[in-house]
Amino acid sequence: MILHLQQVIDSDTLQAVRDKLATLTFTDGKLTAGWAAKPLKQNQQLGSGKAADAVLELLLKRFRSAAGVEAALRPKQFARVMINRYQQGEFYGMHMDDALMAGIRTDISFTLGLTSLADYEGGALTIDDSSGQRSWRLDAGDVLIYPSHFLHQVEPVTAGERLAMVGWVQSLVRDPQQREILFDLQAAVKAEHQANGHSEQFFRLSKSYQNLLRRWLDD
Ligand SMILES: O=C(O)CCC(=O)C(=O)O
Ligand SMILES: [Fe+2]
Repeated sequence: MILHLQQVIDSDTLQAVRDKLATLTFTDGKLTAGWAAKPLKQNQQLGSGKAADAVLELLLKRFRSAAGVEAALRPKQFARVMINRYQQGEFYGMHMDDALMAGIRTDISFTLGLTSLADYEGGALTIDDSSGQRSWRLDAGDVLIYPSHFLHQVEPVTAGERLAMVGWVQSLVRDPQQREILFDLQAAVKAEHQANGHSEQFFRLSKSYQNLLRRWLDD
């Protein structure tokens, strides 16, 4: 399941984050690339420090409280979260994300766009799912959540700059198909309850959802 959620962060928060980021130092993106991805990675990442941590903490909090996000991720731990920037001509060629980051398995990758579509050109995130490629240009506040097992790239930014928060999650439900079934089933439980309250179908769905979740949760 590749999930494109729109407007998960409000515009005031986005503006405050962009204003803050304009005052902070970015470093070479190659610092966090594995050996194979290093030559393909031409972008920048937010340096470390208190102010940078505060921005990440705020964004992560807002992101995690948005509808659908916890259900899509079922996070056990966040392996890494960072802010990247692509200025004109910068890109990140086709690569695999590391399976292990800081000793944590990466099951899910996400990109949360921080720049309005009107303020950059190019910069599409393209995923190769072996049946072909699909691209997303993210608007400010949009997030793309995808399994970490896909090859993917960020196409060159041809005008303006593209800011994003990117992150990797170890999920409590390791298998992407199982995560998708649980995501759909949970939505069906909620919809049935909204439509018909504690109906017979609600209890059936709810029982299946909870029991599958119990069966599939990591130890
Ligand atoms: O900027 C993005 O959308 C994704 C970047 C990426 O693929 C990575 O940092 O591994
Ligand atoms: Fe990546």
